[in-house]
This record gives sequence, structure tokens and C-alpha cells, in this order.
Amino acid sequence: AELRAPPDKIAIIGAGIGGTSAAYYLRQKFGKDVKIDLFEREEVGGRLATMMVQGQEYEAGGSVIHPLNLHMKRFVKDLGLSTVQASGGLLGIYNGEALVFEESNWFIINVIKLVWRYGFQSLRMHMWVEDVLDKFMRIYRYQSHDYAFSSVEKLLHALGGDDFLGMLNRTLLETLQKAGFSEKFLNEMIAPVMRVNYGQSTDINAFVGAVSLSCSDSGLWAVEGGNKLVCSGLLQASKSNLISGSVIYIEEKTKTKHTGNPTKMYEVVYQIGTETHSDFYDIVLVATPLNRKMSNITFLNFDPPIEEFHQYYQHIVTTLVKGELNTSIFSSRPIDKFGLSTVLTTDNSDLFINSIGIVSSVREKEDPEPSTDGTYVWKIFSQETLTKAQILKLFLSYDYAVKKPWLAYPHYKPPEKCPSIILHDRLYYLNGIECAASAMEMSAIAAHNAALLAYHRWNGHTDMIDQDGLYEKLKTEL
Ligand SMILES: Cc1cc2nc3c(=O)[nH]c(=O)nc-3n(C[C@H](O)[C@H](O)[C@H](O)COP(=O)(O)OP(=O)(O)OC[C@H]3O[C@@H](n4cnc5c(N)ncnc54)[C@H](O)[C@@H]3O)c2cc1C
Ligand SMILES: CC(C)=CCC/C(C)=C/CC/C(C)=C/CSC[C@H](N)C(=O)O
Repeated sequence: AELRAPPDKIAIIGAGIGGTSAAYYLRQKFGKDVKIDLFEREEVGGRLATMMVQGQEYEAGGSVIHPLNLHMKRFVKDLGLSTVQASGGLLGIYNGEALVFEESNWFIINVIKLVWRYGFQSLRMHMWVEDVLDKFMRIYRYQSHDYAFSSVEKLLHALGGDDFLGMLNRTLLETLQKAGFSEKFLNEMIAPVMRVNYGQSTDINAFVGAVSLSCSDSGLWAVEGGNKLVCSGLLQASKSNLISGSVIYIEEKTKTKHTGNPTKMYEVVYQIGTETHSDFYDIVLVATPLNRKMSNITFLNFDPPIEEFHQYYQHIVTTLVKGELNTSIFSSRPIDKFGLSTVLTTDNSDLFINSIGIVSSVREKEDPEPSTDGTYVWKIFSQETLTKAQILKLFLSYDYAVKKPWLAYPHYKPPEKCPSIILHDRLYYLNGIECAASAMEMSAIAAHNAALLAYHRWNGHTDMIDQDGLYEKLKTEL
């Protein structure tokens, strides 16, 4: 097909994994001549951030990556980064009175324990997740053949039809109840995983539920030195220009270009300190959640007008504590026989935390070692900021506690209606994909899709957008 001259300038708002991977894919598609400006008001990395504790860095936000997250894998390879193993140690589940499940060092013992308490439900749960992941993986084939989707719903439908898309309209609870899983298994095994990963209950949509359960698979990994290195690496590799400022509004305006033609363009108005600046762009990608509390971006003079976004994001606090865990809260066993490195909690545990687990620094290759005084660094997820009294309840003694509050991921409440990807002719929104599931890989998929969509719409390649029957069509292609 004929190609139109590339755009002069593209703006991306947000330098998290979504914005930086969008810059990378846009550069691949539009070539070296387009100027790409990436706006970031805080740190490059966004929700991939580390916390520094006594000279060591720990992941505070997005920390684990699934072995089948192929975009993240590809970035790490292309950028020459190294990986570390992100899971390890023994897991326990606490219901407010006792540990209802405790992992052992022996695989076969774990199998016997699980079968004894829950029959074959654990195996069936893995099979259900595998089935969802199998369909989900089709996105990589579609994207490698350059196909794009104009909405999150169309993207999910292309992966597995009505049933797959329907997962957004059903809770995980009703889906698994219908599939015959017992209340006991749902309360003791599934709910704690939703609490640690998304700070929510089994009332979240079934797709994000499956994504969350996939974190129980083996082989989870992280980037050595911190996951945010992927963002700074992509920014550099894309040869984009970082503007450290806060975008306040975007306005549609008619501008006379160097060719002499009046053209509709987007004016991006931003603040650096107290100074206001602005610049004009042919294409704009918004790679941050659009709501008042998080990005606070206004859209001015658009025809038709762009709606206000109100998606409610879940408040979660990450706390890192270096100290000696008060194991008596969870178990009557002596402290030296406790042995668990992660404790998840059930919904009815009445505890003020969602989870607690030993963490490694971003440079540790192996399982974490205790410091010379025998203490570890623990990561706690809680709904609210922990008080000193609560920390003293959890720890016999501690050296320090550092906290980071987040508006972490959407509050899931099926049926979900995902925000549009196309906000206006050449204005695209990436983070609507989080309504299906929030994860690094989801933002990378949204970024690849938006870059392809922007490219095809710029060049009028309508046949590459929302194609029906892609799975069948590409079955026989390499
Ligand atoms: C505690 C926690 C744990 C998590 N754990 C995992 C995990 O283990 N694995 C996983 O895959 N995912 C995890 N996630 C989810 C994952 O981190 C996110 O889905 C992903 O990082 C989102 O990336 P993003 O680029 O889309 O958004 P963000 O990272 O939020 O990036 C948006 C950027 O835009 C900037 N911005 C906002 N408004 C403006 C403005 N007006 N002007 C300029 N810049 C602006 C922000 O400062 C931010 O840097 C976790 C998230 C949290 C919070
Ligand atoms: C998108 C697919 C198929 C898989 C991604 C699976 C994944 C890694 C999801 C992340 C879920 C999430 C938001 C976890 C937060 S907590 C992570 C960890 N348990 C921690 O302790 O930090």
C-alpha cells in the first residue's frame, strides 16, 4: 500500500512501561524522522518504582513478570538487560485464626496436602488459567503480523470470541462457582491470591482473576537492577525526547504547517515548575490513567467533546520493614521453626494487612539472605497506611519501616465497560486496557496496539484494523 509522509511530531504523555514501550513501537513503525516527545511529571517508570532502604533497592510497585509475557521478555533481550528469579520460599495462608495451608519444601508433600484438603481443585484451577492464557497468547501472533484493534473489547473478542470477552462481565467468584469450585477452595486459595495481587476480592472480573492466578505459575522473573530499567532503556532506544513536565490540557487547534496547508493539530500544554509551555503535535498518545486524581488532564475544544473519565483506582500501601517477624501471630510453632517466607490472608482474616513476604533487593540473584542479625526485609501490602502500633504487632523488633501509597490498579466491578482507545481522530488512550487487567505486559500490549493503530490510521490501512477471523487466517502463517 502507498505510504503517506510520516507525521512531524508525536507526543506521548506518561513515561511508565506503557508510554516508553509506545515510543519504542512508534519509532519502529514511523521511522527515524519523526520527533517523539515523551512527557513525564514524576519519575521514568511510573508504577515501576523502587524504594531505597539502607543502600539497597527493592521493587515497590510492579515487581513480577510472567514467563509468557513475551513483550517484556523481548524488551529485556533487545535492551541487553539481565533477569533475576522473582519467586521462591514457602507460602502460608492465614484465615485470622490459623494457617489453613502451609507449603513444604517437598513438591510431593504439597501435592498430597492440596489433594487432601481440596481434592483436585488446585489442578483444575491451573488448567482453567492455562486455557485463558492459551487464548491470550494469540495477541502476539496478531501483533507480529501488524494487526490492530480499535477497542479493548474488539481485541479481547479476537482472542477467544464471546466467551473470552464475556469474562469482563462476570465476577471471578461466579465463574469459578459455576465451574464447580468449592466455597472452601475459593475462600482459602483463590481469595488470598486476589488480595495480594489486586488488593480486592473474588468480585473482580474473571479475566483479571485469571491474570492474577497466573502469578501462581513457576518461573516468575524480574529485571536485575529494577524493572524500571526497561522504561529508561526503551526511552533511550526509541531516541525520544523526555520532557520533565506535567501536561495540564490538550486542545484541538487549526495550525498552518510549513507546507502552507491549514491542518488540525493537538496543542499539548504543560507546566515545568511554575512556567507554562506548549507545543503542537500531529498525533498524541495518552499513557496514564485518565482521571482527576491521577493525571488531571483536560481536553479542550474537541469536536465531538471528549468525555470525563472517572475510573476509580484502588488505594494500596506498600511497606518495607527490616525486622524480626512476630511469627506467633500466625503460628504457635517456635520462631526458628516458622519457615514461611510469604503469608497471604483470607478475606475474613480481620487482619490489617493483605499479605506479607520476604523480599530480595533488585540486585540479589538468589533467594534473600538474612542480614547478620538474622532479620529480613519484609514487604507488606495493606489497604491503609500501617500505624506504628500495627507494625509493632507484626514485628518483635524492627530497624526501619518505609511506606509508599499507590493508586495502584482499577477497582474492578464487572460488568466492565472499557474506555475508548480512539479518543479523537489522532488522539489515542492506552490505559483503558487496565479495565480488563492491569499488569506491565498489558500496558506493553496496549502500547503496541496503539502504535499500530496510529500508523494504520495515518496511512489509511483500514484492512489492518479490527479484522474478523484473524485466528483462522493466521493459523497457517509463520
Ligand atoms: C503495588 C503494585 C504492584 C504491582 N505489581 C505488579 C506485578 O508484580 N506485575 C505486573 O505485571 N504488574 C504489577 N503492577 C501493575 C503495573 O505496575 C502497572 O500495570 C503498570 O506499571 C502500568 O504502567 P503504565 O505505564 O500503563 O502506567 P504508569 O506506570 O502509571 O505510568 C503513567 C505515567 O504518567 C505520568 N503522568 C501522569 N499524569 C501525567 C501528566 N499530567 N503529565 C505528565 N506525566 C503524567 C505518571 O507520573 C506516570 O509515570 C503493580 C502495580 C502496583 C501499584
Ligand atoms: C498479563 C498476563 C498474562 C500475566 C501477567 C501476570 C502478572 C505478573 C500479573 C501481575 C499481577 C499484580 C498486579 C501483582 C501485584 S503484587 C506482585 C507480587 N506478589 C509482589 O509481592 O509484589
